Amino acid sequence: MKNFMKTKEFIGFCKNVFDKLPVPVDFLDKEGRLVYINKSFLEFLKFNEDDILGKVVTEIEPTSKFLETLKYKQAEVAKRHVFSNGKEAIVHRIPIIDENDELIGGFGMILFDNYEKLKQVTEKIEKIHKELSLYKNELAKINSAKYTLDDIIGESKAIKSCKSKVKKLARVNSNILIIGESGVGKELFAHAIHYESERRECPFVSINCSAIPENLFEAEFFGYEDGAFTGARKGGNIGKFELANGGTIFLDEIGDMPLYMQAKLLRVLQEKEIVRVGSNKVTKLDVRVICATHKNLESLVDEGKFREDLYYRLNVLSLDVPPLRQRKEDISILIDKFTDKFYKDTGLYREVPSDVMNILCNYEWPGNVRELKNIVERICVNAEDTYVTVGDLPSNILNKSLKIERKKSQGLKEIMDNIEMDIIINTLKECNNNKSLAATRLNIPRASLYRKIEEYNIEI
Ligand SMILES: Nc1ncnc2c1ncn2[C@@H]1O[C@H](COP(=O)(O)OP(=O)(O)OP(=O)(O)O)[C@@H](O)[C@H]1O
Repeated sequence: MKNFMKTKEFIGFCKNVFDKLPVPVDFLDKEGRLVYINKSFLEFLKFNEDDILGKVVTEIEPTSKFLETLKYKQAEVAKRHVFSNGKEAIVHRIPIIDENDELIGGFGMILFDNYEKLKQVTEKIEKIHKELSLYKNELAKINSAKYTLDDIIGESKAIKSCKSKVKKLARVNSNILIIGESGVGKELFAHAIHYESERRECPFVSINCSAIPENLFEAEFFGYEDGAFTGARKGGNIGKFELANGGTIFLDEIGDMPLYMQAKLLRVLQEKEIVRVGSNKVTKLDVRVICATHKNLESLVDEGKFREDLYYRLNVLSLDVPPLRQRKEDISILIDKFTDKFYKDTGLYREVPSDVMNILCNYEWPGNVRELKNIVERICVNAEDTYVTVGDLPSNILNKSLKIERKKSQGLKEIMDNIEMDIIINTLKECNNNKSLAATRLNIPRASLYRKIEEYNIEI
């Protein structure tokens, strides 16, 4: 065994295996004498084999550290070495040791024959690494919870009870179904649950199931590999589940998910793993799922449009966000918040006086907080001055409010007056508050119109 390195069999084996290898390789005996060197190494050193075979390595390369490697029987991996021909390289120096821990020789190899090139590659990798962490940070910022419980405005019992339920829901990891009419703040609550949970530092990824074309569902949810389908982005794409890994995924409008996709989602929830389209690599998932819908999922189950098994899996915990008409006391607080926001965004200060506030508080708000937010922004823009007026309100809200008032009023005269006022307000609006034009349209003298405007206290 001791002289194995010098045997014909070993040298023959080396020639067969390493001569064709484009990587510089050599072998030394235990005294550090060169017993084999392949063509690639000779080319690198610019030596003739006959001139160096049998010589001690330091006679060939005075700066070589191989003798120390052999002496201490200690492998040196990926070390930088400057050869006597001036070339810098990254080398391995490995002592070969038998089963009795006896040194029998050494194996040398050049990993990178151009140190400068390696440096450039390393620098490039470092740069890419830095850029990658920058993008990762950006991505994390985009995919993070943007709203906390403090952003959910309202002092009503109903909203307070929802907020305290959020704290309980955040403590556990079970799936949650948030139900409530459109615009009540379901997404806001989903953000707040994530933010209250231990996952707050991890991604929060939101996806609207009603906005995805049916053929792209799988790719959006689970990602895809390069060339997975026609039109697929080069290099593939990460799916929302993978993006949310460690954090929370919010599936909005879950009632709009097609049945075939429901089956796939169910499997992911059961297996807790995904496979990208066009790949067979399995990725383990640790994602909390929060869903929301304004549809009645139980009816959809009855109609065969939503899988019952998926419904039960998603509806482990639930949160019911009440409509605005059931928490009217929140309306004025929300209006104040939205006018404040308008001021911060535009520098225009607006106040909503009590007559306008009354109309807004009595409206039914079918579009809930989203509708309220839009209307407040609209009346703030429409207002000529600090104070918003009844005339700044959209006619549908005004008409509904007048109808409610009319219902409340007692006598025929009041009813007639309300109708008259209603007609005058609408005509004035249609005529851009041009009183002469409005009087002509109503076919009454201008003076009568002025009198009625004063009588009904109509603000122009
Ligand atoms: N309690 C609240 N306080 C402050 N803003 C709110 C509140 N509730 C809702 N909003 C605002 O109303 C708008 C609609 O909210 P959100 O998108 O969360 O409703 P949603 O129930 O998810 O609606 P959809 O069913 O249409 O998806 C958003 O601009 C949100 O910021």
